[in-house]
Amino acid sequence: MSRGNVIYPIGVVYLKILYYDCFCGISGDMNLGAMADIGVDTEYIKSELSKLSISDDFDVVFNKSEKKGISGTKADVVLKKHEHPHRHLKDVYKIIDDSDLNENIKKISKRIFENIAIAEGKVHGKPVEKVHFHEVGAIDSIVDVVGAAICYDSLDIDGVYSSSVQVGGGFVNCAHGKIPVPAPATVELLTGIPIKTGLVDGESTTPTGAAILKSLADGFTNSLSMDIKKTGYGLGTKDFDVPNVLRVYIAEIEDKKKVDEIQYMIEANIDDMNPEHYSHLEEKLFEGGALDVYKTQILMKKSRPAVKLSILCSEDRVENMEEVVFLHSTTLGVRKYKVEKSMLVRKIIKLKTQWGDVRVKQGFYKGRLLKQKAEYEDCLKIAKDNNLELDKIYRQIYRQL
Ligand SMILES: O=C([S-])c1cc(C(=O)S)c[n+]([C@@H]2O[C@H](COP(=O)(O)O)[C@@H](O)[C@H]2O)c1
Ligand code: NI
Repeated sequence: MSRGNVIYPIGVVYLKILYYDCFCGISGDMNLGAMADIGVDTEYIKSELSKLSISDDFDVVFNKSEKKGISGTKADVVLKKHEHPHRHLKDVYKIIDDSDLNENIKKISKRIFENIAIAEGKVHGKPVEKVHFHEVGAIDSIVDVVGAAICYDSLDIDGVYSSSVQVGGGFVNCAHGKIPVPAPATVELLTGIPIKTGLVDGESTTPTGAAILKSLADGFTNSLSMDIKKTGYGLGTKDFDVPNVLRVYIAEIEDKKKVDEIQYMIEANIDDMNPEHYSHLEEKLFEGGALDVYKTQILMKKSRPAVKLSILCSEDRVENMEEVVFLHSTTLGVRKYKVEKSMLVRKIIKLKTQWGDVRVKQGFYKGRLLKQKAEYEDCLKIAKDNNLELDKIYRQIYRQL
């Protein structure tokens, strides 16, 4: 197969990704600028942001400019009134929840703010609900965070990856006074993420930028084999010796997901549990990472009717699954064994229908599309919202595929 000048081997599935090259760090406004620069429509970003109840208090402006000869987009949140924000996480959640933004944008925005609150809570020794946002709960941060979610949602990508993150050095002045760089909240947010320090004397990565990466990135690597399709540069505010820009790519990578893998089957025969408790147990197992949970009716010794509980999970979840079973069921022991699984390479696409988007799961065998299945939950929602028979929705989708 050939696309442009590139020869693609038959039988390989490609994923569209967003890659963050944070050689000079990341902040909320650099991210917004980079997203606009890579092609997210700025009018769309503004119209989505206008759905926030605080939208009368700010304007967002995007300007083409340059840093050290690299041209890119500078995003600025212009405040229309002075504010002294003293918001808690619930106040920020309310602003997000009260808007008409789509559920995915709300979910991502809240995930980013939750990560900021967890980090702030750790630094200031407070539970998440008691965290008092200062700068990071201000209008410009809300715009940066919700803006990041709006752009991510609109890009329609399969994953997000990032390079190691340059955090800078020295000290910075903020509501807490003079604090070291990286700021304590940034350090918490980037724990477990590869960082680099000291390229510049200043704060090249802010808590908001770090929270965006932590919440969106599926992985961090400086050596990714990718085929770049588009590049964008988001400009920072300060001037350093190096270009203070965030570089982003839309790229394609080979889907390296293992087709065949080893998983674990955990089983327990249970003859003494209140049947009402199974749904709670199942919920806990799925929350803990179970890939599948099912029950089989069995007859045990002394002719006791019983249930064989079967849980399929990856190796790293085995201990977790056992803990859930011991805490939430009556069993005194479990059996476990390795199982070999063969799976089709799967990809989820969004299909546009007359009623809205429907997710369709595709299965590939040796690169050939073998199966396509519309997501039941999406079809059910359309059927309910439009008072239509479920089967009609399925028929229409399969006509389009
Ligand atoms: O607002 C608060 S509580 C705050 C906490 C911290 C900690 O590290 S704790 C740091 N800061 C600094 O405020 C500015 C703004 O950050 P944004 O992410 O909103 O751009 C930045 O210099 C932070 O280091 C604020
Ligand atoms: Ni703080």
